[in-house]
Amino acid sequence: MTKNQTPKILTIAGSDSLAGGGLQADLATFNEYGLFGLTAITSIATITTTDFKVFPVDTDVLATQLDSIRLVDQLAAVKVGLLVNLDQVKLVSDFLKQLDLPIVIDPVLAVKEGDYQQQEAFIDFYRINLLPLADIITPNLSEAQLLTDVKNINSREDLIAVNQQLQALGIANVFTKGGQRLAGEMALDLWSSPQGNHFFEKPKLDLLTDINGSGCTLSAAVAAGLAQGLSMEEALRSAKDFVWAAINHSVNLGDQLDGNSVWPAGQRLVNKTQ
Ligand SMILES: Nc1ncnc2c1ncn2[C@@H]1O[C@H](COP(=O)(O)OP(=O)(O)O)[C@@H](O)[C@H]1O
Ligand SMILES: Cc1ncc(COP(=O)(O)O)c(C=O)c1O
Repeated sequence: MTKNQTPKILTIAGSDSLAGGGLQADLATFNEYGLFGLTAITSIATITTTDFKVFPVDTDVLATQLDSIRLVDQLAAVKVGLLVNLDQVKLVSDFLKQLDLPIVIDPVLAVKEGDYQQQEAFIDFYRINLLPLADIITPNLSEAQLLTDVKNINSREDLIAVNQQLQALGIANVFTKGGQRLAGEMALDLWSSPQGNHFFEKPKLDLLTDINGSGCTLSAAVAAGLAQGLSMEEALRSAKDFVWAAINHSVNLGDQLDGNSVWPAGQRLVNKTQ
């Protein structure tokens, strides 16, 4: 039997039982990119109409998962999603420092699925110690506000100010997502690299409901593109198109739950399900 050379990619993330975001979105995205996805689970998030709860995995359980992943040959990229306490941030920082491959960090510090928001002491440590280990970070508007002094983000100039502050921490690439939250007809995001600023825009899909998992899917797609050897610009372009299609084919889980869950496989499979 010939050796299967499918590239391997890791997500360090939480589980979302409703499978809009979290490692479920990451694995679905990795599959669509033709990659073999591995997971190190940090937590289990449960979402109901009234509640967003996060149950952390014990630090030693996360550490053992990372130990087993250290045994894997030729990992092609890593994506980091939800980390829930300082011990996890320290552990993951030590793990990332030993790697020489593309690292994408989605700073999940606040979620639209509930009133979950990290404390200031956590955010300070996370900003200084973890984020500079990334090749690119992908905050949404709420996270950009938590990570910088820019407290009102309403314009292209505000996005530029946010990205400048984050780059000053030693993060080469920052991709801040205006997304649904930023007013206007377009879903507008800003990529800032050492070469300058570049806006990405696509028509805003007219959603009658919230959309769950768009940020996880975008960052997983960026990591997948980098794992395949795309340049940062190519990976971002591909990811922006990919998440747009995943939102366009999002799934409604029922009247008792708010929001649609993105479906990374939707574009490929939709004709088969109709
Ligand atoms: N209604 C929408 N139509 C099209 N693209 C969207 C829409 N909402 C968000 N996006 C895009 O989805 C990606 C994820 O952004 P966002 O939803 O803001 O992330 P998060 O889930 O972290 O809050 C970004 O590229 C954003 O522009
Ligand atoms: C485990 C986990 N990570 C991350 C997120 C953030 O998801 P989104 O892509 O909607 O920002 C969620 C949201 O439900 C989650 O449950």
